[in-house]
Amino acid sequence: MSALLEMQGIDTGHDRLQVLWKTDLRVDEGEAVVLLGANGAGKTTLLRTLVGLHPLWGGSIHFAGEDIARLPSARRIRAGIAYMSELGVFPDLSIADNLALGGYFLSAAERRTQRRQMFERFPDLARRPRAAARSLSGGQRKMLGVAKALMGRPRLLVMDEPSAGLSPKFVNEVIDILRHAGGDGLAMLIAEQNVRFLDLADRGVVLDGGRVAAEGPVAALKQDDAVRRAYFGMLAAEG
Ligand SMILES: Nc1ncnc2c1ncn2[C@@H]1O[C@H](COP(=O)(O)OP(=O)(O)OP(=O)(O)O)[C@@H](O)[C@H]1O
Repeated sequence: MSALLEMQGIDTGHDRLQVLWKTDLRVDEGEAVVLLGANGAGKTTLLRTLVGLHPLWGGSIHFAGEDIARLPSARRIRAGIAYMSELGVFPDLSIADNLALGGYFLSAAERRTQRRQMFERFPDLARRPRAAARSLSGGQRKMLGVAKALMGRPRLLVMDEPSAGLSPKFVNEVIDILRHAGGDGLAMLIAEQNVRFLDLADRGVVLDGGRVAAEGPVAALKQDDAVRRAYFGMLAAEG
């Protein structure tokens, strides 16, 4: 398989505090990778560095063979990387306007086509397109976030903690949404603390203190003692 995204030797941090230390991350075409890590491990910093919202101190970032490390965020989005932050949507804007923002760089005709497709794919969003996003349930709001991110037909969907703020019922709903968001060769990179998201993944990467502590196919990761101690105890406790 060929690499869609290759981040190599990433160094960065906040002010003088170094957060990521020579971190490598690869996502292949159509592959779903879950980035696991405790609070403060550096997941958000890594994702924001990837999409150009955080400065890169050292290392390289290639997407679809192109060096994107110096490109502004807008160019990275156009190149095919969609980013869904923890917030995901603008709560005060309508469902339709949130979708329009996700496809702001498309022509008006393309935007209409894409919006129609999103409404077909996520019928819950089509019922009241003029309603404010805040009127949606937690799960539906994440659904809107995913639809907004998919508006621009990305090749890689990058998500920061899609489970944030959701009750377990909605977490299952979001996992279901993401399971169906794949296909058409879409690759996903999902930062999470909730190991349930590994069910979606082809591969997991564990970040600890800004360094990759373990990585591999999900089945193999589940056998890794340190990973089991750190994460799967939590799963058992959750039931
Ligand atoms: N704006 C900031 N200014 C200074 N330090 C920051 C800032 N944002 C994050 N940090 C620090 O950088 C480190 C990594 O944070 P980061 O948010 O990337 O981790 P994370 O794995 O995404 O954790 P979380 O799940 O809590 O968001 C932490 O030590 C954090 O305190």
